[in-house]
Amino acid sequence: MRDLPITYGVGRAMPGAKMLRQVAGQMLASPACGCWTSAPLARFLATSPRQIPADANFHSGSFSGSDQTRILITGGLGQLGVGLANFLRKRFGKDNVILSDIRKPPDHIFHSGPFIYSDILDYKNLREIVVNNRITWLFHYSALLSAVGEANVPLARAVNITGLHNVLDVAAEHNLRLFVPSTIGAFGPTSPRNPTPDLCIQRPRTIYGVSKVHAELMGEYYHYRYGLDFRCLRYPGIISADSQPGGGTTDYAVRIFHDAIKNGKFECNLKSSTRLPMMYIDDCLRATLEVMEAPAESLSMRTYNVNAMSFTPEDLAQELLKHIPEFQITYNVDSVRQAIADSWPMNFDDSNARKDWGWKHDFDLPELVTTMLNSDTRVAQAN
Ligand SMILES: NC(=O)c1ccc[n+]([C@@H]2O[C@H](COP(=O)([O-])OP(=O)(O)OC[C@H]3O[C@@H](n4cnc5c(N)ncnc54)[C@H](O)[C@@H]3O)[C@@H](O)[C@H]2O)c1
Ligand SMILES: C[C@@H](O)[C@H](N)C(=O)O
Repeated sequence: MRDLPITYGVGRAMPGAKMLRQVAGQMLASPACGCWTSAPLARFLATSPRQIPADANFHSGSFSGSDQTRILITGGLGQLGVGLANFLRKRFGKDNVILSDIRKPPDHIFHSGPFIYSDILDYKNLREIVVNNRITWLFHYSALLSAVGEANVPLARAVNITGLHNVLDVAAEHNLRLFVPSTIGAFGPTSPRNPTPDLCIQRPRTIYGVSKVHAELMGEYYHYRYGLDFRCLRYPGIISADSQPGGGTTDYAVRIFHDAIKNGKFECNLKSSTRLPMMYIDDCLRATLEVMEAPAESLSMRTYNVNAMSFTPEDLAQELLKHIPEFQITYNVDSVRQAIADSWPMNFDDSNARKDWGWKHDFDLPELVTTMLNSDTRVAQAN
């Protein structure tokens, strides 16, 4: 799948030198706030396959006639999306949060609030949904995670990179506040791993990581270049009771609970000593809403590390043994996942999030294990 070339005027390719001169002119004329005006952007993108009229103001979507926050979640049927929808519906009202995916929702999700088909690779479909539903905030959760991404690189590239381009353009055109999650996987073997700060070398070696660094940079570029209200958190591995992980490297930390409750034993696909940053889903969803509601002036950056705890499979097994004395863990290492985990942060430095917008996690390892085991009905149902 390829992006169409950017064109200028009606269906006419903008010569490279002319385009560069125009962009350079806009840069020189930009205000000191570092946030460039939107009108030149309209001209620039008017030319894009997105079919924006040449004289349109890029932020024309802002006259929706209502201050009501109207939310779209893409890729909402994965591990995190349904929980996010439930969480946001408590805050903004059931009908103001639309869950979307390319998969068919189970009955209980379909009946719990608005659900719509949306393929992020279909730009016109995405735009139609945003316009018809007067969307103001977009949470972009569609992705192929680290392990499944390595198994299907062309699809991961399409969904994680081309899909992101569609989302960025629709968000910029319609003045949306846009949340895109990044990940510990956006770092690589040459990054400092213990701890990993917000700003350091990022040379990931998975298509997932590469696409997430691209998302961080493109989102920040759209923010500084076009004024897009882009907000991004780098999540650690997320642990949830009532939803299954979608094919990542940290999946073991969810599956261990399911297997411990069902069978009293677990075969782990990472080495016992593999330390990774992790977070319980309630903390993850709260961090996501908090950064979206943070006043713009409190955000010194647009992409933040967030963290809660850091543990190895052995640490987690020891904590489980306190509750299930007969629990047994064995190891059968998956070389692909192990190589990925060995290149990721062991501890995550999230001091900027804590300083700028007051991030504070609630769940450490003991609370995580107690809460997951107390949710055993939900864990069993998710099997
Ligand atoms: N779960 C974690 O531990 C974790 C950690 C860090 C970051 N994240 C990020 O959070 C987001 C959500 O993660 P998740 O665990 O729920 O992922 P997931 O893999 O469980 O779900 C992703 C969803 O995207 C959908 N999707 C795939 N192709 C699509 C397309 N063309 N159009 C629309 N939807 C499509 C899938 O159907 C799936 O439901 C992702 O961006 C992920 O990178 C997750
Ligand atoms: C860490 C995160 O991005 C995801 N759970 C993965 O392992 O791929």
